[in-house]
Amino acid sequence: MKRVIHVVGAAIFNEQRDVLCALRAPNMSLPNVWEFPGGKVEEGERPEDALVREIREELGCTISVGELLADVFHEYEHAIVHLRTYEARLVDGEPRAREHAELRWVPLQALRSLEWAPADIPTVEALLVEGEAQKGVLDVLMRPRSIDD
Ligand SMILES: Nc1nc2c([nH]c(=O)n2[C@H]2C[C@H](O)[C@@H](COP(=O)(O)OP(=O)(O)OP(=O)(O)O)O2)c(=O)[nH]1
Repeated sequence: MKRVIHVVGAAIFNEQRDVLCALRAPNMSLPNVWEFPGGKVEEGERPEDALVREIREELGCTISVGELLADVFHEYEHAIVHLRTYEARLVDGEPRAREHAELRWVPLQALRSLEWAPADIPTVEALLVEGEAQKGVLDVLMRPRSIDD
């Protein structure tokens, strides 16, 4: 049986609803693919606390962790990754790539154009579905109203 690695990722949104995407460096495992920044959950650690810790270590900033967006098990060659991705916001500092090759704010509609770590694909799809739902709500709110609406 392959071992299961518990990993948390953060979909950090800015005011324009762009998402912060991180490119894994050539020297990392799973090199040169995009991911949501985060990392492994330690024994006995709450996933939300692990995420705040990992983002401080990797990006040098502080986030607040919101709702769980996706909960995915993906079987890689080396292990099974249990990846939980949470919505998050910056509360202090600016993200800097301390370990990644690049950080990029990406509009939701452009997410599919990046080459993602395989475990992240269902998460990207979940984000797009949520983005569409929010757009639907906005369309209704912004629709011009007639007097008898
Ligand atoms: N942080 C993060 N990891 C992901 C994502 N998708 C995905 O498959 N992974 C994988 C890559 C790694 O195998 C594992 C996370 O471990 P990690 O971020 O601590 O990175 P690492 O493998 O470089 O760490 P290490 O083995 O050198 O200790 O989960 C994702 O969106 N975010």
